[in-house]
Parts: sequence; structure tokens; C-alpha cells
Amino acid sequence: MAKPDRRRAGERTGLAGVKWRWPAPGGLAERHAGLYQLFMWCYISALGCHIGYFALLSMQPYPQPVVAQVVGTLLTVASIILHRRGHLQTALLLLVVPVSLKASWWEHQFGVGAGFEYYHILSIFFICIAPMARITRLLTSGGLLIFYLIAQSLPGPVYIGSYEFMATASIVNLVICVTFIGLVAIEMGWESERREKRYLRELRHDQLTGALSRLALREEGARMLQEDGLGVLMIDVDHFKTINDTHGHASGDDVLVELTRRLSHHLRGSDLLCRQGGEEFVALCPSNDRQGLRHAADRLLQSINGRAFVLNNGKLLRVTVSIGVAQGGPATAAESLLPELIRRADQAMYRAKRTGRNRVVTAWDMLDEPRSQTDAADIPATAQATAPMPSPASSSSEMRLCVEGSQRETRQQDTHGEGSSHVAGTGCYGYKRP
Ligand SMILES: Nc1nc2c(ncn2[C@@H]2O[C@H](COP(=O)(O)OP(=O)(O)OP(=O)(O)O)[C@@H](O)[C@H]2O)c(=O)[nH]1
Repeated sequence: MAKPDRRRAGERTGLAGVKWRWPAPGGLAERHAGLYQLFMWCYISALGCHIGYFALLSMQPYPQPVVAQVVGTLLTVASIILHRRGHLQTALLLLVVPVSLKASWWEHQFGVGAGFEYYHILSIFFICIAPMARITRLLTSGGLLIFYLIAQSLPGPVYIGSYEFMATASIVNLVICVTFIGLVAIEMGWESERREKRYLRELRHDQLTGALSRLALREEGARMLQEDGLGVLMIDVDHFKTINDTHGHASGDDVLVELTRRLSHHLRGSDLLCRQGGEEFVALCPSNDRQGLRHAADRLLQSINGRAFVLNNGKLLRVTVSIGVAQGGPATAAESLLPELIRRADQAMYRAKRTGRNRVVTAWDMLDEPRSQTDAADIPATAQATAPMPSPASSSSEMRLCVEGSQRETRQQDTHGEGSSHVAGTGCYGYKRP
């Protein structure tokens, strides 16, 4: 097999054989990708500063702590490597503690007032936002704060710069520190926005298949029902347990992924495909046209049973689905009608299972059948248990739409109260406004 092209993947082999990849690698750093990148730039700038100091050494009229510069450079290199390996806390400490130390040294050289105290504040800021244990953060920032206070009361400066030098140094140091804090704050804002969007996307999508999740099904279904009539197609893979048992769970997963791909391909742009759970999918199709919905369901059925699924081991597998269809709406009480439509599509799907699988059954066809044919055994136990009881929430006139074939309604002025109606053969109660 051809070797992957590292350059194309943005990878480099750098210090100590560490693989460099831009942007951030996996693990801890990945969860703070934006911050991580910014810190990387801080490290690189710090490294640049150290090298710059070396260049300036010979030009300074007063003795320079060469050892401090060497140690500072080594610490920065070490912190880059540690950060790259995921030891974020240690790396950060190696960076900010020497920065604070160096700020004290410059304060000692020039006296307080040249703006080097800002670097203490910058160090404490970095520690405060670092993803570390609260106790470590408290101890370190407390330590740096005490260090800052001690540095502020250092004995008289050894070298006192001119007034101009002090003023310029103060402004430059302030600008550097404020820029860093500003950049990090902006990046953190963007990062939390990105994270929020990512979580929301994950919440609304099924991890395996990429189809919409149950949460999205409820939200989108209710929205669609408010705007237009809605067709609900309940799609369930036949004998999926046997597929899992025979070919393994991984192959079962592959079947679900391919199934989603085929179903999505054969749905219209305005339709939505959701994974209800396990091997059960729900297609939401905005439509008032029952015939059209039937055709759509037939088309989906054929897209699955018409062509064999190719498993990872090259074996061919014939997969079939059973589809139940229900239709209703539009409704202002969409939140209460949607579960009803799903229940009825589920009921129709179970009927398709019981009558041989690999077929489409519509809820309205079930209504037209003699009552004896839609025997109780067709309705799953859960559906029977959840046959809707009249409730205040279902008392809107729109609830009438849960009954396909309203001509079959037989009014019941019984214990359900005035205005309730029972739909023959459906177990579905609707409420009409008196
Ligand atoms: N591979 C895989 N299997 C799953 C997943 N979710 C649920 N299952 C399996 O799907 C199977 C569903 O089995 P059943 O509910 O008995 O349905 P079935 O075998 O399709 O039978 P019928 O629906 O009556 O045709 C169970 O074995 C579950 O473990 C998944 O995400 N991946």
C-alpha cells in the first residue's frame, strides 16, 4: 500500500521526533483546539524573544543574565514538547512561571514603573483560564500573585532607565499584554461558540448513521405539521437480529449506514430521515397527498430490497424493510398530533410485519379493512398501552386530524366526556370542540 503523504496531511517531524500536525492533534489538546493553537503561537513568540535577547546581549550596557536566557529558552522548548504530548498543565507552568520570574528581574533592573508588572498579570491570566484542576489553579495563581507583590516591593533598582525609556517600555509592555489577553479572550469566545454548535449538531444527529435524532424528529415534525400536512413513514429492517447474529454487529452497523444512504437518496429534498432507535427509522414527508406518500414508501421499499447490500467481507446480503405510513395535519396542536401520527405509522408497520414483511401498509388502508382483520395482535403492546386517553392537551379541533377516515367516526357520549369521539378500528380517540 502507498505511504500516506505527510505533507498533504500537514504533518512534520520536528523536535525530539515529535510529529507536528497543524491544527491540533487529538486528546486533551483537541478539546481546546483553538486555545491550543494560540498557546502554540505564544510559545513560538516566546522562543523568538529568547533568540532576540541573545542577539541584543552584546548591545546592552549592563550585565545580562545569560544563564537566565539559556534556561528560559530551554524551558520554552520543553513546554512546547510537553504541550504537544498532551501535558498541558506542566507545559503552561513551564511557560508562565519563568515569564513571571523574568518580569521580576526586569523590574529589579529598571525599577517598578517600566510596565514589566503586566507580565505577572498575563501569567496569572493564563493560569486562570487554563484547563487545570481548581486546586492547582488556585495554588499557582495565588503563588504568582504573592510573587508579583514581592516583586513590586523589591529594594531600589540597580539600573534606572531614563524617563523616556520607562515611559516607552511601559506602553510597549502594556500593549503586548493587552493584545495577548484580548486575542485569547476572542479565541475563547469563538471556541465556545464552535463547541456549542458542535454539541447541538451531535444532539440532533445519530452518531452511527448521520440521520436526524429523536430530538430533531420531535422538533422538526412539530414544525412541519404546523406548516402543512405531514406523512410519517415508519421504516423497520426485517429480521435485523438475524443479520447481527449471522454476520456480526459491525456488519449490522454497516447495513444501517448503507440503508440510511439509500433512504436519504430516495427521499425528496423537503423530507427528513430520522433514526428512531435500533433498526427503526422515521421519514417525515410534508404532504397531503396520500397516494403520493404510498408511492414514496414503495420507492423506499424498492431502494432497499431491489439491490443486495455488499458486506465488508464481500458477501452479498438481501435486506428488506417493512413500512407503515400515516398522514395528518396541518395542526396548531402539532406537539400532540405528532406522537399520534407516529403511533399510527408504527401500528401500520407492525401490521406489515405480521402480514409477511417487505411491504408497505398505510394507516388509512387499515381503517378501510373490516375490524376483524385489524385484530388486536397487530398492535404492539406499547401501542395498546398508550392508546391515547382524552386529555385537555388533545382537546383542540386539530386533534380530529389524527383520525384518517373521519366518516368512520362513531360518536361516543360516554365516560370520555362531552364531545369525545371514537374512531372505529383504530383505538384512537379524538376530541371535537362542542
Ligand atoms: N448492529 C446494530 N444492531 C443494533 C443496533 N441497535 C439495535 N440493534 C439490534 O437490532 C436488533 C433488533 O431486533 P428485533 O427488535 O428483534 O427485530 P428484528 O430482528 O429486526 O425482527 P423484526 O423487526 O420482527 O423483523 C437487536 O438484536 C438489537 O441488538 C445498532 O445500532 N447496531
